[in-house]
Amino acid sequence: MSVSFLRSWIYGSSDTTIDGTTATPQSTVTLSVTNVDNDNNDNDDDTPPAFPSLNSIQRSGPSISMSVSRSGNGRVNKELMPPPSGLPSRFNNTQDLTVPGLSSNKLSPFDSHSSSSSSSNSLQLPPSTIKPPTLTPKQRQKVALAPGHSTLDWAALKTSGKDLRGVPTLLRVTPSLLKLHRKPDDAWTAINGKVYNITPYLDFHPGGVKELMRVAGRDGTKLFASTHAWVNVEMMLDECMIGFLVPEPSLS
Ligand code: HEM
Repeated sequence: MSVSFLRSWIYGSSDTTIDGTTATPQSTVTLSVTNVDNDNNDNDDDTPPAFPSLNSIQRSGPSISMSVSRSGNGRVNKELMPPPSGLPSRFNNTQDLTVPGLSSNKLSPFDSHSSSSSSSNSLQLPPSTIKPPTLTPKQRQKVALAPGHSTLDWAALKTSGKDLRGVPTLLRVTPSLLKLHRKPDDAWTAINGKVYNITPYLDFHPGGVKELMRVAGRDGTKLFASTHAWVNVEMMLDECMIGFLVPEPSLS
């Protein structure tokens, strides 16, 4: 589908369809609402939440920093590279690493490090799985998705054939129309020009209902992108898409 076709479809400047024939008038619906406060700035708080959440278990893990030095020719300078953070204890004895024919028992300058770093063995289970979390679930207030609301459950619901849009056909949605849909049981948002019914997804959102509701009834592109631009919203919400965001019709 060409970009010019999409543009003409959204803005209604042409009646030509993708195959060059005349468009069917019923194929799209433009809805706009009068007597609605057009000031869309109230509640438009685009301050991104902490990510990971302030209480996320990811924050309680150890921080790891690594530096690799390179010589002028761009090659990695192995002499200055940090040693691996640890080797299994059976390798700590350098005798085990003796290679017949080598004059020294040590294979490299790194071997001397390996015995002293057994406590931070890189092949050990990560601390998060061997130590209980330091914060209780209540303190962390991590968003707990209800059973049956995992990402996989969402994928299953999307492919179940259930109607997640709530509209019979794709709509051209003006900001004033969008603004009418900002309650949890009837929530729409626009991201990157596409309008989605987010009500079915609310309970599946890993960041929680409250955060997702911040974009209900308005263009959420900015907040979404500043929170987690890597999330593929087009894929996550494809079955919830209800149309395109269009400007208010001009009064002249
Ligand atoms: C509108 C469509 C949205 C979709 C499809 C969506 C989807 C997702 C997904 C898939 C994750 C997990 C990401 C990961 O683990 O890397 C996530 C996490 C998160 N989302 Fe969203 N999100 C949306 C909107 C928002 C908005 C508007 C906010 C905030 C205002 C938000 C706040 C968060 C937060 C805080 C997390 C992290 C939760 C944690 O640390 O465990 N999301 N979202």
